[in-house]
Amino acid sequence: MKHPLKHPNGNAGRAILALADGTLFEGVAIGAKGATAGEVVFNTAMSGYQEILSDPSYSRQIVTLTYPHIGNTGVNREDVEASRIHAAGLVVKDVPFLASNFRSEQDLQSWLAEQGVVAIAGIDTRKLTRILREKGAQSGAIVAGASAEEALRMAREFPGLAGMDLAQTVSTAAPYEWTETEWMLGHGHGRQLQPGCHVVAFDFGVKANILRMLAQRGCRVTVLPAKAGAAAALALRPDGVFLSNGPGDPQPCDYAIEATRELIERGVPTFGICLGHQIMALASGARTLKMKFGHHGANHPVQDVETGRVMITSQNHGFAVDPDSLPNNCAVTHISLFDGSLQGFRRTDKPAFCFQGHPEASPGPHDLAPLFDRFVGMMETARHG
Ligand SMILES: NC(=O)CC[C@H](N)C(=O)O
Repeated sequence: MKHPLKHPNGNAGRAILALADGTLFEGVAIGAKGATAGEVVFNTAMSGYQEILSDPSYSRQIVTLTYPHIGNTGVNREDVEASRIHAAGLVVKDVPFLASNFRSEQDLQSWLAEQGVVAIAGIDTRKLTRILREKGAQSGAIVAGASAEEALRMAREFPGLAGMDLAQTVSTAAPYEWTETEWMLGHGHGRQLQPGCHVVAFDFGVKANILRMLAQRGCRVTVLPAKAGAAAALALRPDGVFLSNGPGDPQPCDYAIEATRELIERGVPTFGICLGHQIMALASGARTLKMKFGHHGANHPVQDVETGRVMITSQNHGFAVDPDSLPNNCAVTHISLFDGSLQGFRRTDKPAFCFQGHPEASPGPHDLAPLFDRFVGMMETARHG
């Protein structure tokens, strides 16, 4: 197999991607030397590679980007969802010889190498994606500088994400206040924000843009560790509680399910996104299941079943809530128009609702951003009666 791709930083070498089913791909290393294993998934977004790689929800997942040219606009300090790369590895067709953008501070390859992330380029990502679509997301490994046998062994040893509680592994160690509000006051919407609601956000692997969008709506946001519990949240006298996105299987996160159940029962306005949506479902008595290859992209149509409106959304999940398991006090609000899977529900007996996709999506689409306004409205109603 020939690889015309030459890495501009000169650390290119042979790399192998192995899938647990025995499929091997040979390409070139574009990140760190070494080896990595995880669940191999594909994301169809055409932009946002920095946001995807740094999204904590991708912990223990090797991400294949189906858009063929990745890295064109380089990397900057602002477009990240967390302070480091969380994806376990990256698979792309092609990286450019030159990253070019006025905001670019370094190229993708050196960022990957600096963060110790193993990545491979120069493989047929269309073929790989077809395998993942047909057989489902599966365990895999990338090795840079080792043998195919080693890659295959690692791929087969990775146990898969079912049953894995990863939220607590990526959560903040200590509570903190989100402080971009001031930045927003100076440079954001150009309007003075009223002193807003106090949101306590459980960090199961939270993306920066979620906290930013709450702050943009005037909220003061206190972020709590995943295992902080309901009492710690209540002690902060929140106007509302936010349940974040995050990696892994929601089912083993009993600490989060327990806290959510108590907060919702007490009538605290609650909003969940992605893993937070799944946790709200489990706390309400529903079930979650593992999807075949999940939803990972930025153009997924979702219907608001209450208004009939169709919206384009960003998605990143491999588990889903079983709609048949929703109890009577949960009303379906959104469904996926790709496969009819559940995308959102609200509690009919409490001020609580959640969404499976990503209303905070950065770089977009932004069709679902009004869900944040709904949350703020819910908190204001609870405050003023
Ligand atoms: N983005 C997320 O929060 C993902 C939720 C969960 N880890 C899933 O894969 O379904």
